[in-house]
Amino acid sequence: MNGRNSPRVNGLERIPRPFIIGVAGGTASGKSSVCSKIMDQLGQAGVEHRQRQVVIISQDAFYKNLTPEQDARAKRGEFNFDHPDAFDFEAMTKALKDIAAGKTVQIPEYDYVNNCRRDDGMQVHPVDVVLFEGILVFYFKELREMFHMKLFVDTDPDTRLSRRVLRDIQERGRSLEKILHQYTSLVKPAFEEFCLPTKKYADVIIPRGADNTVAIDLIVQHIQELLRPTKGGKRTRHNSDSFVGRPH
Ligand SMILES: Nc1ncnc2c1ncn2[C@@H]1O[C@H](COP(=O)(O)OP(=O)(O)O)[C@@H](O)[C@H]1O
Ligand SMILES: O=c1ccn([C@@H]2O[C@H](COP(=O)(O)O)[C@@H](O)[C@H]2O)c(=O)[nH]1
Repeated sequence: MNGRNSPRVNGLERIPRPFIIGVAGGTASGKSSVCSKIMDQLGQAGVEHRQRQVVIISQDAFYKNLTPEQDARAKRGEFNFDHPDAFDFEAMTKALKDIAAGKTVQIPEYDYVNNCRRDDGMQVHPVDVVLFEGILVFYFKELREMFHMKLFVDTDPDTRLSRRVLRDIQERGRSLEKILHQYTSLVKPAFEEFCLPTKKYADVIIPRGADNTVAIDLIVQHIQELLRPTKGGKRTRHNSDSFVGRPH
């Protein structure tokens, strides 16, 4: 656990709100699926969107806009979306800083079919827990240091490739040929150069992603324990307590 941003009160760490969790891992490792499971298990399934106390933000919302020449390359599967330079680091850091400061923030939505940000997006209101997921969320030092917990989803590369092929054909409008060309020439080398080395920053490594229910249960228990309401500066330990949706 990274306690750098958590001053101690009465011998206990004061737990920051929002509690910001970084979730890294290779493409199609299951980052989004793990985040959804954590969100569900924190009691947020079925809660109306605007009332939720847990939010999932994707790093992909912060891809830079492409020039016409880059866009043409992207359509041929020849633009490197897996290189750190593809992301708008300043916008990403500012958004997370504003969220950490309790501001309401507009997060763009990314359109994978057209390789660009969409006009619509989501408003993130003050919440208890932020799950910030993406292939390179641990790569940028300033961003990495804003996370109170860091998870790395570690799924076998063959499994990831087969899931990516299916997903990109079904959801992202790609052809098998272009997916494989992009994967072998850009995605895989960038994973090895930029993403995999960031695994060392993780507090918890989750083998097999969303299939690893034991790891997810333990992480959820830990978050619930950390975020239980305080009494007189001391955290209470009632098993039935749940933190989400409570005024604080
Ligand atoms: N445990 C799993 N078993 C089967 N399919 C999965 C599993 N986890 C994820 N997937 C599928 O693989 C694809 C990528 O998963 P996702 O969670 O979006 O990964 P990431 O966010 O890391 O790209 C999605 O189509 C998802 O439905
Ligand atoms: O326009 C785009 C933007 C991104 N990609 C690929 O997406 C993955 C990151 O998303 P995951 O959900 O983590 O898989 C990255 O590997 C990019 O190559 C894209 O192909 N086109």
